[in-house]
Amino acid sequence: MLFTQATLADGRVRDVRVADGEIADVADAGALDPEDGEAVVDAADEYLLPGAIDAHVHFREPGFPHKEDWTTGSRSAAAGGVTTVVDQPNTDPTTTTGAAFDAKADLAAKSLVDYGLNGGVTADWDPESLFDRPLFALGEVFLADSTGDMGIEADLFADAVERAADHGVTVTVHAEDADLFDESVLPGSTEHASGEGTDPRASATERDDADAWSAFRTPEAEAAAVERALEVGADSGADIHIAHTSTPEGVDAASDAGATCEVTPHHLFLSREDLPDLGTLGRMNPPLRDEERREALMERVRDGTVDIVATDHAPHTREEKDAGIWDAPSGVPGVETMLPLLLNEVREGRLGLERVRDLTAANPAGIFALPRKGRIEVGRDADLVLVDLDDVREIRGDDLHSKCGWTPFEGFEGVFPSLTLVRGNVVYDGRDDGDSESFGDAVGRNVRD
Ligand SMILES: NC(=O)N[C@@H](CC(=O)O)C(=O)O
Ligand SMILES: [Zn+2]
Ligand SMILES: [Zn+2]
Repeated sequence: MLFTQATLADGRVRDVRVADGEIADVADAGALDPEDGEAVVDAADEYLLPGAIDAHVHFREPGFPHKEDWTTGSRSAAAGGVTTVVDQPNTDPTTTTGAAFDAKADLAAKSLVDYGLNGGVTADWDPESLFDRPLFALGEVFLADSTGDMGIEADLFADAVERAADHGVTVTVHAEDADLFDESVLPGSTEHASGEGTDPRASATERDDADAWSAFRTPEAEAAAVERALEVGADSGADIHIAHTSTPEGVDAASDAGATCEVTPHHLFLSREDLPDLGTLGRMNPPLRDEERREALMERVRDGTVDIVATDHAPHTREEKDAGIWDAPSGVPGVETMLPLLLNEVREGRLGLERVRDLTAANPAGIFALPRKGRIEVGRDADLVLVDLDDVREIRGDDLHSKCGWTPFEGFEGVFPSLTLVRGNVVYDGRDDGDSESFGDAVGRNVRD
Protein backbone atom coordinates (compact mmCIF):
# COMPACT_ATOMS: atom_id res chain seq x y z
CA MET A 1 0.00 0.00 0.00
CA LEU A 2 1.27 3.45 -0.91
CA PHE A 3 0.19 6.65 0.86
CA THR A 4 0.92 9.65 -1.33
CA GLN A 5 1.32 13.26 -0.16
CA ALA A 6 0.64 12.39 3.49
CA THR A 7 1.37 15.06 6.09
CA LEU A 8 3.26 13.68 9.10
CA ALA A 9 2.85 14.99 12.65
CA ASP A 10 5.85 17.31 12.22
CA GLY A 11 4.29 18.89 9.14
CA ARG A 12 6.53 17.23 6.52
CA VAL A 13 4.65 15.96 3.45
CA ARG A 14 5.80 12.48 2.45
CA ASP A 15 5.01 9.38 0.41
CA VAL A 16 4.88 6.35 2.70
CA ARG A 17 5.06 2.76 1.45
CA VAL A 18 3.77 -0.18 3.46
CA ALA A 19 4.94 -3.69 2.56
CA ASP A 20 4.98 -6.99 4.46
CA GLY A 21 3.35 -5.33 7.44
CA GLU A 22 6.16 -2.82 7.84
CA ILE A 23 6.88 0.72 6.87
CA ALA A 24 9.02 0.02 3.81
CA ASP A 25 9.82 3.54 2.63
CA VAL A 26 9.34 7.17 3.63
CA ALA A 27 10.26 9.53 0.80
CA ASP A 28 9.71 13.06 -0.48
CA ALA A 29 6.22 13.69 -1.77
CA GLY A 30 5.96 12.50 -5.36
CA ALA A 31 9.11 10.39 -5.14
CA LEU A 32 7.46 6.98 -4.93
CA ASP A 33 5.61 5.39 -7.87
CA PRO A 34 3.02 2.67 -7.34
CA GLU A 35 4.21 -0.83 -8.03
CA ASP A 36 2.16 -3.36 -10.00
CA GLY A 37 -1.10 -4.02 -8.21
CA GLU A 38 -0.22 -1.80 -5.28
CA ALA A 39 -3.15 -0.03 -3.57
CA VAL A 40 -2.68 3.74 -3.53
CA VAL A 41 -4.22 6.03 -0.92
CA ASP A 42 -4.24 9.69 -1.89
CA ALA A 43 -3.48 11.25 1.50
CA ALA A 44 -3.21 14.85 0.32
CA ASP A 45 -4.44 17.22 3.06
CA GLU A 46 -4.61 14.37 5.53
CA TYR A 47 -2.34 13.47 8.41
CA LEU A 48 -0.70 10.08 8.73
CA LEU A 49 0.10 9.26 12.35
CA PRO A 50 1.54 6.28 14.17
CA GLY A 51 -1.33 4.23 15.61
CA ALA A 52 -2.04 5.01 19.24
CA ILE A 53 -0.89 2.66 21.99
CA ASP A 54 -3.43 2.59 24.81
CA ALA A 55 -1.44 1.27 27.76
CA HIS A 56 -4.52 0.85 29.96
CA VAL A 57 -7.75 -0.90 28.97
CA HIS A 58 -10.15 -3.33 30.60
CA PHE A 59 -11.58 -5.54 27.85
CA ARG A 60 -13.42 -7.65 30.46
CA GLU A 61 -12.77 -11.14 29.09
CA PRO A 62 -12.72 -13.59 30.72
CA GLY A 63 -15.47 -12.99 33.23
CA PHE A 64 -17.58 -10.03 32.16
CA PRO A 65 -18.35 -10.35 28.44
CA HIS A 66 -21.68 -8.61 28.93
CA LYS A 67 -19.67 -5.39 29.50
CA GLU A 68 -17.11 -5.84 26.72
CA ASP A 69 -15.30 -8.61 24.87
CA TRP A 70 -12.13 -8.73 22.82
CA THR A 71 -14.04 -8.28 19.56
CA THR A 72 -16.09 -5.24 20.59
CA GLY A 73 -13.26 -3.69 22.61
CA SER A 74 -10.77 -4.02 19.78
CA ARG A 75 -13.26 -2.70 17.22
CA SER A 76 -13.76 0.31 19.42
CA ALA A 77 -9.97 0.70 19.58
CA ALA A 78 -9.55 0.39 15.80
CA ALA A 79 -12.30 2.94 15.09
CA GLY A 80 -10.56 5.34 17.47
CA GLY A 81 -7.10 4.96 15.93
CA VAL A 82 -5.70 2.73 18.68
CA THR A 83 -3.55 -0.05 17.23
CA THR A 84 -2.16 -1.56 20.45
CA VAL A 85 -3.97 -2.03 23.77
CA VAL A 86 -2.73 -3.25 27.14
CA ASP A 87 -5.28 -5.26 29.10
CA GLN A 88 -5.51 -5.16 32.87
CA PRO A 89 -5.77 -8.13 35.24
CA ASN A 90 -9.06 -7.54 37.10
CA THR A 91 -10.95 -10.06 35.00
CA ASP A 92 -12.50 -13.31 36.29
CA PRO A 93 -10.34 -15.21 36.88
CA THR A 94 -7.85 -12.49 37.73
CA THR A 95 -4.69 -12.62 35.62
CA THR A 96 -2.54 -13.63 38.57
CA THR A 97 -1.30 -17.10 37.55
CA GLY A 98 0.35 -18.53 34.47
CA ALA A 99 -2.76 -20.56 33.67
CA ALA A 100 -5.01 -17.51 33.90
CA PHE A 101 -2.62 -15.63 31.64
CA ASP A 102 -2.78 -18.43 29.08
CA ALA A 103 -6.59 -18.50 29.21
CA LYS A 104 -6.74 -14.75 28.55
CA ALA A 105 -4.22 -15.07 25.74
CA ASP A 106 -6.54 -17.55 24.00
CA LEU A 107 -9.42 -15.05 24.19
CA ALA A 108 -7.29 -12.11 23.08
CA ALA A 109 -6.63 -13.92 19.79
CA LYS A 110 -10.00 -12.42 18.74
CA SER A 111 -8.48 -8.94 18.81
CA LEU A 112 -8.33 -6.76 15.70
CA VAL A 113 -5.47 -4.77 17.20
CA ASP A 114 -2.17 -5.77 18.79
CA TYR A 115 -2.16 -6.20 22.54
CA GLY A 116 -0.16 -6.70 25.68
CA LEU A 117 -1.45 -8.58 28.71
CA ASN A 118 -0.55 -7.47 32.21
CA GLY A 119 -0.13 -9.74 35.20
CA GLY A 120 -1.82 -8.83 38.48
CA VAL A 121 -1.07 -9.22 42.17
CA THR A 122 -3.39 -10.64 44.83
CA ALA A 123 -2.70 -12.49 48.06
CA ASP A 124 -3.09 -15.80 46.20
CA TRP A 125 -1.16 -14.98 43.05
CA ASP A 126 1.42 -17.35 41.69
CA PRO A 127 4.45 -15.24 40.80
CA GLU A 128 6.56 -18.17 39.57
CA SER A 129 4.18 -19.21 36.82
CA LEU A 130 3.11 -15.62 36.08
CA PHE A 131 6.64 -14.31 35.48
CA ASP A 132 7.20 -17.35 33.28
CA ARG A 133 4.73 -15.80 30.78
CA PRO A 134 5.31 -12.94 28.30
CA LEU A 135 3.91 -10.24 30.60
CA PHE A 136 3.53 -6.76 29.19
CA ALA A 137 3.99 -5.31 32.69
CA LEU A 138 3.07 -6.15 36.26
CA GLY A 139 -0.12 -4.22 36.99
CA GLU A 140 -2.20 -2.43 37.39
CA VAL A 141 -1.23 -3.25 40.97
CA PHE A 142 -4.06 -1.94 43.14
CA LEU A 143 -2.97 -0.09 46.30
CA ALA A 144 -6.67 0.42 47.07
CA ASP A 145 -9.76 -1.49 46.02
CA SER A 146 -11.29 -0.61 42.68
CA THR A 147 -13.47 -2.69 40.36
CA GLY A 148 -12.57 -6.29 41.21
CA ASP A 149 -11.49 -5.58 44.79
CA MET A 150 -7.84 -6.38 44.11
CA GLY A 151 -6.39 -3.93 46.64
CA ILE A 152 -3.29 -5.34 48.38
CA GLU A 153 -1.34 -4.73 51.59
CA ALA A 154 1.95 -2.84 51.79
CA ASP A 155 4.12 -5.95 52.39
CA LEU A 156 2.74 -7.78 49.40
CA PHE A 157 3.27 -4.69 47.25
CA ALA A 158 6.92 -4.45 48.29
CA ASP A 159 7.42 -8.16 47.59
CA ALA A 160 5.75 -7.91 44.18
CA VAL A 161 7.81 -4.88 43.17
CA GLU A 162 11.02 -6.68 44.15
CA ARG A 163 10.08 -9.71 42.07
CA ALA A 164 9.23 -7.49 39.10
CA ALA A 165 12.63 -5.78 39.42
CA ASP A 166 14.34 -9.20 39.41
CA HIS A 167 12.56 -10.04 36.16
CA GLY A 168 13.12 -6.63 34.58
CA VAL A 169 9.38 -6.04 34.38
CA THR A 170 7.84 -2.56 34.83
CA VAL A 171 5.23 -2.13 37.59
CA THR A 172 2.14 -0.06 36.82
CA VAL A 173 0.36 1.17 39.94
CA HIS A 174 -3.19 2.18 40.79
CA ALA A 175 -2.11 4.68 43.44
CA GLU A 176 -4.72 5.53 46.03
CA ASP A 177 -4.37 5.08 49.79
CA ALA A 178 -7.68 4.07 51.35
CA ASP A 179 -6.48 5.28 54.77
CA LEU A 180 -6.75 8.82 53.42
CA PHE A 181 -10.25 8.53 52.00
CA ASP A 182 -12.69 10.89 53.70
CA GLU A 183 -15.06 8.52 55.44
CA SER A 184 -17.07 11.40 56.86
CA VAL A 185 -19.00 11.59 53.60
CA LEU A 186 -19.99 7.89 53.69
CA PRO A 187 -23.60 7.09 54.39
CA GLY A 188 -24.02 6.13 58.00
CA SER A 189 -20.68 7.61 59.01
CA THR A 190 -20.47 8.86 62.57
CA GLU A 191 -17.67 11.24 61.71
CA HIS A 192 -19.81 13.89 60.15
CA ALA A 193 -22.23 14.03 63.06
CA SER A 194 -21.49 17.33 64.70
CA GLY A 195 -22.88 16.79 68.17
CA GLU A 196 -22.66 13.79 70.45
CA GLY A 197 -25.65 11.59 70.46
CA THR A 198 -26.71 12.70 66.97
CA ASP A 199 -28.06 9.91 64.83
CA PRO A 200 -25.59 9.94 61.91
CA ARG A 201 -28.16 8.52 59.56
CA ALA A 202 -30.28 11.57 60.13
CA SER A 203 -27.36 13.91 59.55
CA ALA A 204 -27.97 16.72 57.12
CA THR A 205 -24.45 16.23 55.69
CA GLU A 206 -25.09 12.68 54.52
CA ARG A 207 -24.53 12.65 50.79
CA ASP A 208 -25.88 10.66 47.89
CA ASP A 209 -24.97 13.05 45.05
CA ALA A 210 -22.44 12.01 42.41
CA ASP A 211 -19.84 14.47 43.68
CA ALA A 212 -19.70 12.55 46.96
CA TRP A 213 -17.42 9.99 45.27
CA SER A 214 -14.89 12.74 44.50
CA ALA A 215 -15.18 14.04 48.05
CA PHE A 216 -14.60 10.51 49.40
CA ARG A 217 -11.55 9.43 47.36
CA THR A 218 -9.44 12.50 48.08
CA PRO A 219 -6.55 13.96 46.06
CA GLU A 220 -4.36 13.49 49.17
CA ALA A 221 -5.04 9.75 48.99
CA GLU A 222 -3.54 9.68 45.51
CA ALA A 223 -0.53 11.82 46.35
CA ALA A 224 0.37 9.67 49.37
CA ALA A 225 0.07 6.42 47.44
CA VAL A 226 2.16 7.76 44.56
CA GLU A 227 4.90 8.71 47.04
CA ARG A 228 4.82 5.27 48.64
CA ALA A 229 4.93 3.47 45.28
CA LEU A 230 7.89 5.58 44.22
CA GLU A 231 9.75 4.84 47.46
CA VAL A 232 9.19 1.09 47.12
CA GLY A 233 10.31 1.31 43.50
CA ALA A 234 13.47 3.20 44.45
CA ASP A 235 14.30 0.65 47.17
CA SER A 236 14.16 -2.26 44.76
CA GLY A 237 15.34 -0.57 41.57
CA ALA A 238 12.08 -1.38 39.75
CA ASP A 239 10.63 0.80 37.01
CA ILE A 240 7.41 2.31 38.35
CA HIS A 241 4.69 3.70 36.11
CA ILE A 242 1.79 5.50 37.79
CA ALA A 243 -1.51 4.59 36.15
CA HIS A 244 -4.37 7.07 35.58
CA THR A 245 -2.75 9.91 37.56
CA SER A 246 -5.56 12.33 38.35
CA THR A 247 -3.77 15.13 40.23
CA PRO A 248 -0.93 17.53 39.35
CA GLU A 249 0.58 16.52 42.71
CA GLY A 250 0.78 12.91 41.55
CA VAL A 251 2.25 13.84 38.16
CA ASP A 252 4.89 16.07 39.74
CA ALA A 253 5.88 13.44 42.30
CA ALA A 254 6.33 10.81 39.58
CA SER A 255 8.24 13.19 37.37
CA ASP A 256 10.52 14.40 40.21
CA ALA A 257 11.38 10.80 41.08
CA GLY A 258 12.24 9.94 37.47
CA ALA A 259 9.27 7.60 37.20
CA THR A 260 6.68 7.73 34.42
CA CYS A 261 2.97 8.39 34.55
CA GLU A 262 -0.15 8.33 32.45
CA VAL A 263 -3.25 10.50 32.58
CA THR A 264 -6.68 9.64 31.20
CA PRO A 265 -8.86 11.67 28.83
CA HIS A 266 -11.60 11.81 31.47
CA HIS A 267 -9.32 13.52 33.97
CA LEU A 268 -8.25 15.95 31.23
CA PHE A 269 -11.64 16.79 29.76
CA LEU A 270 -14.03 16.32 32.71
CA SER A 271 -14.12 17.64 36.25
CA ARG A 272 -16.35 17.65 39.32
CA GLU A 273 -18.36 20.39 37.61
CA ASP A 274 -19.63 17.80 35.13
CA LEU A 275 -20.96 15.46 37.81
CA PRO A 276 -24.43 17.00 38.13
CA ASP A 277 -24.95 16.05 34.45
CA LEU A 278 -23.04 12.78 34.46
CA GLY A 279 -24.35 11.31 37.69
CA THR A 280 -22.92 7.83 38.27
CA LEU A 281 -21.64 7.73 34.67
CA GLY A 282 -18.94 10.00 36.07
CA ARG A 283 -17.95 7.64 38.86
CA MET A 284 -14.50 6.14 38.38
CA ASN A 285 -11.27 5.55 40.34
CA PRO A 286 -9.48 7.77 40.90
CA PRO A 287 -12.46 10.12 40.73
CA LEU A 288 -12.95 13.36 38.82
CA ARG A 289 -11.18 16.32 40.45
CA ASP A 290 -11.92 20.04 40.63
CA GLU A 291 -11.49 22.38 37.65
CA GLU A 292 -8.24 23.80 38.99
CA ARG A 293 -6.61 20.37 39.13
CA ARG A 294 -8.01 19.43 35.72
CA GLU A 295 -6.44 22.52 34.20
CA ALA A 296 -3.13 21.88 35.97
CA LEU A 297 -3.15 18.34 34.58
CA MET A 298 -3.77 19.63 31.05
CA GLU A 299 -0.93 22.10 31.49
CA ARG A 300 1.38 19.18 32.33
CA VAL A 301 0.21 17.39 29.21
CA ARG A 302 1.06 20.45 27.15
CA ASP A 303 4.50 20.98 28.69
CA GLY A 304 5.55 17.32 28.50
CA THR A 305 5.64 16.53 32.24
CA VAL A 306 2.99 13.88 31.60
CA ASP A 307 4.50 10.96 29.71
CA ILE A 308 1.50 9.32 28.14
CA VAL A 309 -2.25 9.52 27.76
CA ALA A 310 -4.00 6.17 28.30
CA THR A 311 -7.70 5.65 28.66
CA ASP A 312 -8.41 3.24 31.53
CA HIS A 313 -11.24 2.10 29.23
CA ALA A 314 -13.50 0.50 31.88
CA PRO A 315 -16.92 -0.25 30.41
CA HIS A 316 -19.95 -1.11 32.53
CA THR A 317 -23.49 -1.39 31.20
CA ARG A 318 -25.97 1.46 31.58
CA GLU A 319 -28.09 -0.82 33.74
CA GLU A 320 -25.19 -1.42 36.11
CA LYS A 321 -24.47 2.32 36.27
CA ASP A 322 -28.12 3.01 37.01
CA ALA A 323 -27.67 2.81 40.78
CA GLY A 324 -26.97 5.11 43.70
CA ILE A 325 -23.54 6.75 43.91
CA TRP A 326 -22.36 4.33 46.62
CA ASP A 327 -23.48 1.22 44.70
CA ALA A 328 -22.75 1.96 41.03
CA PRO A 329 -19.60 0.36 39.58
CA SER A 330 -16.57 2.59 38.95
CA GLY A 331 -15.23 3.14 35.46
CA VAL A 332 -15.89 4.76 32.09
CA PRO A 333 -15.22 3.66 28.50
CA GLY A 334 -12.68 5.68 26.50
CA VAL A 335 -10.54 3.72 24.04
CA GLU A 336 -12.42 5.05 20.99
CA THR A 337 -12.50 8.71 22.00
CA MET A 338 -8.93 9.35 23.26
CA LEU A 339 -7.32 10.24 19.94
CA PRO A 340 -10.43 12.06 18.62
CA LEU A 341 -10.55 14.31 21.73
CA LEU A 342 -6.81 15.04 21.58
CA LEU A 343 -6.93 15.71 17.83
CA ASN A 344 -9.77 18.13 18.43
CA GLU A 345 -7.47 20.00 20.83
CA VAL A 346 -4.97 20.19 17.97
CA ARG A 347 -7.67 21.43 15.58
CA GLU A 348 -8.60 24.11 18.10
CA GLY A 349 -4.95 25.15 18.41
CA ARG A 350 -4.63 24.22 22.08
CA LEU A 351 -2.21 21.30 21.68
CA GLY A 352 0.55 20.46 19.22
CA LEU A 353 0.21 17.47 16.93
CA GLU A 354 3.73 16.27 17.71
CA ARG A 355 2.82 16.30 21.40
CA VAL A 356 -0.22 14.14 20.66
CA ARG A 357 1.95 11.74 18.67
CA ASP A 358 4.41 11.50 21.55
CA LEU A 359 1.75 11.06 24.26
CA THR A 360 -0.17 8.39 22.39
CA ALA A 361 2.49 6.54 20.43
CA ALA A 362 6.19 7.41 20.68
CA ASN A 363 6.32 7.69 24.48
CA PRO A 364 4.39 4.52 25.36
CA ALA A 365 6.54 2.65 22.84
CA GLY A 366 9.66 3.98 24.53
CA ILE A 367 8.54 3.50 28.12
CA PHE A 368 7.28 -0.04 27.59
CA ALA A 369 10.07 -1.11 25.23
CA LEU A 370 8.17 -1.65 21.98
CA PRO A 371 10.90 -1.01 19.41
CA ARG A 372 8.63 -1.89 16.47
CA LYS A 373 5.83 0.46 17.50
CA GLY A 374 5.09 4.14 17.99
CA ARG A 375 6.87 5.87 15.09
CA ILE A 376 6.62 6.18 11.34
CA GLU A 377 10.08 4.93 10.50
CA VAL A 378 11.34 2.43 7.95
CA GLY A 379 11.40 -1.06 9.47
CA ARG A 380 8.79 -0.43 12.15
CA ASP A 381 5.35 -2.03 12.10
CA ALA A 382 2.91 -0.30 9.77
CA ASP A 383 0.50 0.66 12.56
CA LEU A 384 -0.97 3.77 10.98
CA VAL A 385 -3.88 6.16 11.31
CA LEU A 386 -5.13 8.50 8.60
CA VAL A 387 -7.03 11.60 9.76
CA ASP A 388 -8.47 14.74 8.27
CA LEU A 389 -8.10 17.37 10.99
CA ASP A 390 -11.06 19.34 9.61
CA ASP A 391 -13.35 16.33 9.83
CA VAL A 392 -14.84 17.08 13.23
CA ARG A 393 -18.02 15.49 14.53
CA GLU A 394 -20.00 15.18 17.70
CA ILE A 395 -19.23 12.20 19.88
CA ARG A 396 -22.32 10.02 20.33
CA GLY A 397 -22.47 6.87 22.43
CA ASP A 398 -24.72 5.38 19.76
CA ASP A 399 -21.99 5.75 17.13
CA LEU A 400 -19.26 4.09 19.20
CA HIS A 401 -18.41 0.40 19.10
CA SER A 402 -17.89 -0.57 22.72
CA LYS A 403 -20.50 -3.00 23.97
CA CYS A 404 -21.48 -0.62 26.76
CA GLY A 405 -23.10 1.83 24.32
CA TRP A 406 -22.46 5.07 26.20
CA THR A 407 -19.69 7.62 26.69
CA PRO A 408 -18.99 10.27 29.33
CA PHE A 409 -18.06 12.57 26.41
CA GLU A 410 -21.53 12.66 24.82
CA GLY A 411 -21.80 15.80 22.68
CA PHE A 412 -18.07 16.65 22.80
CA GLU A 413 -16.32 17.31 19.49
CA GLY A 414 -13.90 14.71 18.17
CA VAL A 415 -11.73 14.17 15.10
CA PHE A 416 -12.03 10.48 14.23
CA PRO A 417 -9.67 8.56 11.96
CA SER A 418 -10.78 7.57 8.48
CA LEU A 419 -8.45 4.58 8.22
CA THR A 420 -6.58 2.43 10.74
CA LEU A 421 -3.88 -0.11 9.87
CA VAL A 422 -2.33 -2.75 12.14
CA ARG A 423 0.91 -4.14 10.66
CA GLY A 424 -0.34 -3.15 7.21
CA ASN A 425 -3.79 -4.72 7.65
CA VAL A 426 -6.78 -2.40 7.35
CA VAL A 427 -8.67 -2.97 10.62
CA TYR A 428 -10.98 0.04 10.30
CA ASP A 429 -12.12 1.87 7.17
CA GLY A 430 -14.47 4.82 7.60
CA ARG A 431 -13.35 6.76 4.54
CA ASP A 432 -16.86 6.95 3.10
CA ASP A 433 -17.56 10.04 5.25
CA GLY A 434 -18.73 7.77 8.02
CA ASP A 435 -21.76 6.72 5.94
CA SER A 436 -20.48 3.20 5.93
CA GLU A 437 -17.63 1.75 7.87
CA SER A 438 -15.99 -1.62 7.86
CA PHE A 439 -13.72 -3.62 10.10
CA GLY A 440 -10.94 -6.02 9.20
CA ASP A 441 -10.04 -9.44 10.53
CA ALA A 442 -8.74 -10.39 13.95
CA VAL A 443 -5.09 -9.85 13.09
CA GLY A 444 -4.02 -8.78 16.60
CA ARG A 445 -0.91 -10.31 18.18
CA ASN A 446 0.69 -10.22 21.58
CA VAL A 447 3.43 -7.57 21.31
CA ARG A 448 5.62 -9.54 23.77
CA ASP A 449 5.43 -12.87 21.87
N1 LIG B 1 -10.97 2.93 36.92
C1 LIG B 1 -12.09 2.41 37.37
O1 LIG B 1 -12.88 3.11 37.99
N2 LIG B 1 -12.41 1.11 37.16
C2 LIG B 1 -11.59 0.10 36.57
C3 LIG B 1 -10.54 -0.39 37.51
C4 LIG B 1 -9.41 0.58 37.72
O2 LIG B 1 -8.73 0.94 36.77
O3 LIG B 1 -9.17 1.00 38.85
C5 LIG B 1 -12.49 -1.08 36.14
O4 LIG B 1 -11.95 -2.13 35.82
O5 LIG B 1 -13.72 -0.90 36.09
ZN1 LIG C 1 -7.05 1.57 38.42
ZN1 LIG D 1 -7.75 0.48 35.18
